[in-house]
Amino acid sequence: MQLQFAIDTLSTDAALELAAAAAPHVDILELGTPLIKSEGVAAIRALRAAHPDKTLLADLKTADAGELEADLAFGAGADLVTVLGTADDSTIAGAVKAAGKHGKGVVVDLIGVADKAERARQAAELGAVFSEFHAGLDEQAQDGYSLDTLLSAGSASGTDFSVAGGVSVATIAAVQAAGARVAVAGGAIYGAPDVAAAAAELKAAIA
Ligand SMILES: O=C(CO)[C@H](O)[C@H](O)COP(=O)(O)O
Repeated sequence: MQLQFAIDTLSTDAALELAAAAAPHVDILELGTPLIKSEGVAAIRALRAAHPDKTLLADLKTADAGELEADLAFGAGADLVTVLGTADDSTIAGAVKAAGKHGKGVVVDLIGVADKAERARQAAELGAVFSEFHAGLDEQAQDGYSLDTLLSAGSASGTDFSVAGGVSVATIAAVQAAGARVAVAGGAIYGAPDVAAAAAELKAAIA
């Protein structure tokens, strides 16, 4: 299983600092949605220049104009972009078309989707490389939130999937056991006093 670091910060400088510390321990560097909204695709160019050989995921969470938005991010150096599972099929297909043009890939983010397993199967048919079984920061803050629902839905989907929703050193082994292709961790890494050590600890837990 791969480890993806969600860099949810607001400035490119802070993102570069976090990426430099965590990169040796993670497989995918994710430019978080707030970073891209704050700094635009220039942040993708900056991360690409600093990490020429690393897989970069731009968490665009595209809801419309899939081909146009994906094309922008791939042109700036992203390897993967996210499109919302709640978007129309044509939006996912448009992003997949742009990915084909650049030799890159699309991840479908299932945040807010009721039947995540079924939408993941549809996303795979539309050409997504995998789907992200995701509970966002707002959902995580609700009483009774548990990662387990995401893990069972991912396993039941029969698709390639990632998991995001407060993944930590306490839960990452369960993510791996559920059969995920990628575990996504944001706060568990960028919120730690020692970013490099936190990333290394997560990686060691799935080695
Ligand atoms: O996309 C996101 C929020 O919409 C986050 O990047 C994702 O949830 C991972 O961060 P964390 O591990 O802190 O939940």
